[in-house]
Amino acid sequence: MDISRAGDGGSPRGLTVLETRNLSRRVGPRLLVQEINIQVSAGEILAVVGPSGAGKSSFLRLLNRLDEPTAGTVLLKSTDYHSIVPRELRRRVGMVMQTAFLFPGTVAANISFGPRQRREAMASARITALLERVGLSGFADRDVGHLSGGEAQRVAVARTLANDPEVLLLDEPTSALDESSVRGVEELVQGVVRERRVACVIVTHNREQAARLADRTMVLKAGRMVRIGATGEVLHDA
Ligand SMILES: Nc1ncnc2c1ncn2[C@@H]1O[C@H](COP(=O)(O)OP(=O)(O)OP(=O)(O)O)[C@@H](O)[C@H]1O
Repeated sequence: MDISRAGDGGSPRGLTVLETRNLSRRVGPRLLVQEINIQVSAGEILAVVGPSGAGKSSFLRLLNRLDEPTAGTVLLKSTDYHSIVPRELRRRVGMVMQTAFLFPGTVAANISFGPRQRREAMASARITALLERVGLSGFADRDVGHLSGGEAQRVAVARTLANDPEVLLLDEPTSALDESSVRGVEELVQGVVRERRVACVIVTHNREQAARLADRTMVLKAGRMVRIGATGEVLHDA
């Protein structure tokens, strides 16, 4: 890695929420993710870009232990995530995938899924407020089977927010949406990251999306970080 161009893996905006230390994953002889060191701070959006097969999704899946690192680790507010029980880790590190993975049933049942699993009641006023925040007022009793792709992604975001996460991971969250829904979901993501001061990491193959959303951008190639810095500079030079 060219250190001068790889630039500042640290976060310029204050409180570090998420930090990776030599984060790596090997599967057999293949190094999918190699010694990644980054920090993401509260209220910051970091985009992860790079060619197909570069390891972007593999990297993201390490951040909430959907996959296990084979070397290195992740710190969540300075605590090694291996010492946090997985259910608590998944509550604190929320993830939204390319297509919303919703359970059959109502929108409200999906949104209250996390709290229910922890045997916490979720007041209907809170569900109403979350739905309002994601632009789905009045959707509580709708069957998720009848939602559009954009509406389903909004429910997925609301379900994650119901857990009060400190980190939001997004894996190509708009790539399955039609053009008319993309901007709305982007604005929603940007709004909640700023309001709630969560640290956000978004994998995207779309440079324009990185430019619209991300404070900093990291470029991955063959599992390695080859560049990180302010989005404008990184995309300009790439
Ligand atoms: N469990 C696995 N075992 C072996 N190889 C894997 C595994 N998961 C992913 N890979 C390989 O690792 C590489 C990185 O995959 P990954 O999906 O992380 O890339 P990506 O940058 O997200 O790609 P894309 O933009 O196409 O989604 C690919 O070559 C993929 O085939």
